[in-house]
Amino acid sequence: MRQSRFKRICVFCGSSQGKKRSYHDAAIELGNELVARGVDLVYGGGSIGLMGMVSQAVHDGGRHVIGVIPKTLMTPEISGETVGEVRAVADMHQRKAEMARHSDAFIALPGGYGTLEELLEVITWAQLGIHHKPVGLLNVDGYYNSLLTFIDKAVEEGFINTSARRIIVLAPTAEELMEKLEDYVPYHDRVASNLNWEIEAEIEHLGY
Ligand SMILES: CC(C)=CCNc1ncnc2c1ncn2[C@@H]1O[C@H](COP(=O)(O)O)[C@@H](O)[C@H]1O
Repeated sequence: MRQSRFKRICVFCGSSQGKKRSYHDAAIELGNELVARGVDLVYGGGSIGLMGMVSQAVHDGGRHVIGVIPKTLMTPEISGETVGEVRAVADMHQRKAEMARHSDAFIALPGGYGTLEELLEVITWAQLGIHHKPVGLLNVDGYYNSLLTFIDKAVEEGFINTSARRIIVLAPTAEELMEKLEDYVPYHDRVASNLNWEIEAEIEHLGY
């Protein structure tokens, strides 16, 4: 196993565990893969759902965990106990900016609206050239197949360009995904590469 080029990876995943054991197992496998490669974790905090699984696995493996959590969700009844370092933020926007600021790459496990929203934001910002960090999709048991079908339709219908489709790094297992992320080179056409002053302002505002 080679040492990763990434120091910290941000994981978006469900605040629920989902119904299949394979989702639970994938979260733990991803945590163990990060540990094996010497990578620390950034996530949304708390101990609920797959978020708790991946953070516990990384923490148990002796790597550093940063949980970024909005003050409103900080009560244990809502999010449980966060392992590792807790960074309290004002709101969900600041949470995403803080998670992105501390990460060298992003991985989405199965999840719901929150995971989808976070995943699509980092894809959109990569498309705009605001960051050049790899975005990985851990497609456990084909969980994201219908989303990928929709995205391919958007490409066919002319709403996503083929170059931007390549932003998503896809694999069915944590090991394969990490291998692909290590080799990823951002080569999509950046829509806004010539609008630096606007992008700089966005980067400043969102802290990417
Ligand atoms: C009041 C209540 C039950 C709040 C639970 N809601 C949440 N708890 C923890 N993380 C969340 C929540 N909503 C959005 N997130 C963010 O979105 C993902 C989880 O949302 P979801 O379960 O996929 O949609 C995580 O990556 C986390 O950063």
